[in-house]
Amino acid sequence: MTEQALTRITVAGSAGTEPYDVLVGRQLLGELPFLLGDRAQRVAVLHPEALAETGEALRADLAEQGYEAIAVQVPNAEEAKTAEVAAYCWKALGQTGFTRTDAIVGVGGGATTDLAGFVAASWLRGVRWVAVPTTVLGMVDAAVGGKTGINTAEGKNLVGAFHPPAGVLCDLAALESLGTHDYVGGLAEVIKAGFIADPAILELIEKDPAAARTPAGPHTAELIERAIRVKADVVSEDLRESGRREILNYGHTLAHAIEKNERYTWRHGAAVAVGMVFAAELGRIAGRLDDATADRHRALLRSVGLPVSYRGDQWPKLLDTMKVDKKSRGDRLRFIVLEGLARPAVLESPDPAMLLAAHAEIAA
Ligand SMILES: NC(=O)c1ccc[n+]([C@@H]2O[C@H](COP(=O)([O-])OP(=O)(O)OC[C@H]3O[C@@H](n4cnc5c(N)ncnc54)[C@H](O)[C@@H]3O)[C@@H](O)[C@H]2O)c1
Ligand SMILES: O=C(O)C(=O)C[C@@H](O)[C@H](O)[C@H](O)COP(=O)(O)O
Ligand SMILES: [Zn+2]
Repeated sequence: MTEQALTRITVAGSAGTEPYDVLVGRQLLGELPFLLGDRAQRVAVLHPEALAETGEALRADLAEQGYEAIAVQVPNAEEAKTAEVAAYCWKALGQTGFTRTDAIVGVGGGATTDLAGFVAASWLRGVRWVAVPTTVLGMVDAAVGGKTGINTAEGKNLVGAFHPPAGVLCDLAALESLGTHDYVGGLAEVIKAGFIADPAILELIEKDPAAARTPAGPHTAELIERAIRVKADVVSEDLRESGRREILNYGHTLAHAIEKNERYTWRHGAAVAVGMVFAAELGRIAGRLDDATADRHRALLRSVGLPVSYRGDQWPKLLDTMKVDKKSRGDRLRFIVLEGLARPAVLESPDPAMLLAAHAEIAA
């Protein structure tokens, strides 16, 4: 029998939190009891509707191992990131008698792990949790780094907590059931990691964009691992986003406004793709970024099938929403831009005319 390759990427403890590992490979669920800790008696498996079978199989497996295990099904995608769904989960924990030594497992895409982490952060002011991401985006970004949260009517991720998981299990086999649209959406965050920190990612995708669109591509594991390393490196240094972590928000100021404007019918990754083109244009217009690197954004994102434009008649609404972005300080809008490949920087209070000009470049 050939041994399955297993990659272990450690996220260092920061701001008083424990270090933890992100495992990338196949058939990793054997690691779960170790990650749940030796004091957990009850385990809640939070999963989306789309993964009802996976959630139930995981629950049954944990029950066989002696845990009092419950499966808590939540809506698919962004519909799960609401106060109502969080309250539904708290009720399930309360009715099962969850104590501070019990644990939560979030299995699903980024929306599910954001919710599961938030429920873990808020229940009894914080219980242990393990992330089992099942989308590219979840593996390379959402499940790593301890940003957990839900949306409110006013915007994306406005309520949440920094609450790192005890471990992250990325089983590459899970990606085989993911639709192309969702698979490709995750590539936006992979490409983001390439532009802000690891240009080798961009070269791997440029070599064969069609192959990058499927889990069977020759570089799938390498792309995922490289993007995880970028994220792990940044959050190891700055868990609470008091500085360097802001670079992970590249493209997100506009992206979150588009998601809200579309009532979350756009996937996060698609919005981030448009947001990165906007940020690249803003960098170019501000005299910070060279033409070739700015143009490379559009070419690369387009080559894998991600959107690079958005309807042009929504600018006033988008601008209004961007004002509540977490990087804003008072009335000052702040954007992450590039000053070259892998050279992210903050652009403070850009002139409204610059914003409008960058918007014109993405307006459909
Ligand atoms: N916390 C963070 O640091 C962070 C980072 C990036 C993104 N996010 C958040 O992640 C979310 C986006 O995550 P996403 O792109 O994974 O989307 P998602 O969680 O909305 O999942 C997309 C769809 O795929 C389904 N699905 C998940 N895994 C599947 C599988 N293996 N097979 C078939 N269907 C599957 C889901 O149920 C959902 O319907 C956004 O809410 C975004 O804000 C958070
Ligand atoms: O981990 C981070 O920090 C990021 O900014 C990663 C982003 O990809 C992610 O979408 C995150 O949820 C955005 O956070 P927010 O603080 O802007 O809501
Ligand atoms: Zn993101």
